[in-house]
Amino acid sequence: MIKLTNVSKSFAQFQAIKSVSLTINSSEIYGIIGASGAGKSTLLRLMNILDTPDSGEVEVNGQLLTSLSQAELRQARKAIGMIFQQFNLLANKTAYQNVLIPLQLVDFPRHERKARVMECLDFVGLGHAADKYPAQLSGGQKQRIAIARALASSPQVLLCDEPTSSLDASTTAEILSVLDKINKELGVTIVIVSHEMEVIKSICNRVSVMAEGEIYDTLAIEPQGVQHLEKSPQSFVEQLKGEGGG
Ligand SMILES: Nc1ncnc2c1ncn2[C@@H]1O[C@H](COP(=O)(O)OP(=O)(O)OP(=O)(O)O)[C@@H](O)[C@H]1O
Repeated sequence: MIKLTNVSKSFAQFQAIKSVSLTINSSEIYGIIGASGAGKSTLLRLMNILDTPDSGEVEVNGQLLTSLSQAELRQARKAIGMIFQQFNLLANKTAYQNVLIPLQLVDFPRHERKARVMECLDFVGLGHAADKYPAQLSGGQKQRIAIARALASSPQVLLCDEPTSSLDASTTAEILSVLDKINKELGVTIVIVSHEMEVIKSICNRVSVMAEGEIYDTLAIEPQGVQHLEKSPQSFVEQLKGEGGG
């Protein structure tokens, strides 16, 4: 589904990615973990050519992205959704309008747009928030809107760059559940970059560990499942008492 062959990327004199090769299979949830600066985000951005590799090949869904013209690349990117740590929603657009944008860009049939937007918002459990602006939503809700937007054009791959790193533990669990559902129910291949071990262990079935621009190791793991945390005030009090040894 995603195949990188000897891909390298430098920023000025600094080689951020050093001849990396990897294959991600269809319908996997694939994790990329490593210390800050290891090159995780850069590697992810090479998968949809948001960063252009200096050398090597990037193939997604049978298409060699590194050999496409700009117009062909725009077309190929319809099959690749992406979400970010900071959500990247347009602040002056409602949730509905944010999800509508990719449908306008891909010339989705006009009379089907409304139903598609609502289908995506309902899928992430936020149909009722269609008219809200990002500033009126919590971090977890903003990320779910961003996921709905990424899903709108029915991608085959969803690239997730630190999708839960701005969120608390309980909201992280909600987002991981949504990502797992996208994989299981829609068959979307998911790649998650994270520095959080718990995130990677919960839903990924294969993981690459990165260090200094290279893949240090790749392991198959059994996903442990999403740990849903209590977020009632009483549970916070109890955890504080427990951890205080009282
Ligand atoms: N656009 C850029 N210009 C210059 N240097 C960059 C750029 N993007 C990344 N880098 C450098 O490349 C290296 C890898 O960055 P990258 O963001 O991929 O690491 P990371 O593993 O995702 O780390 P973090 O978790 O801190 O984001 C870093 O040293 C970073 O400073």
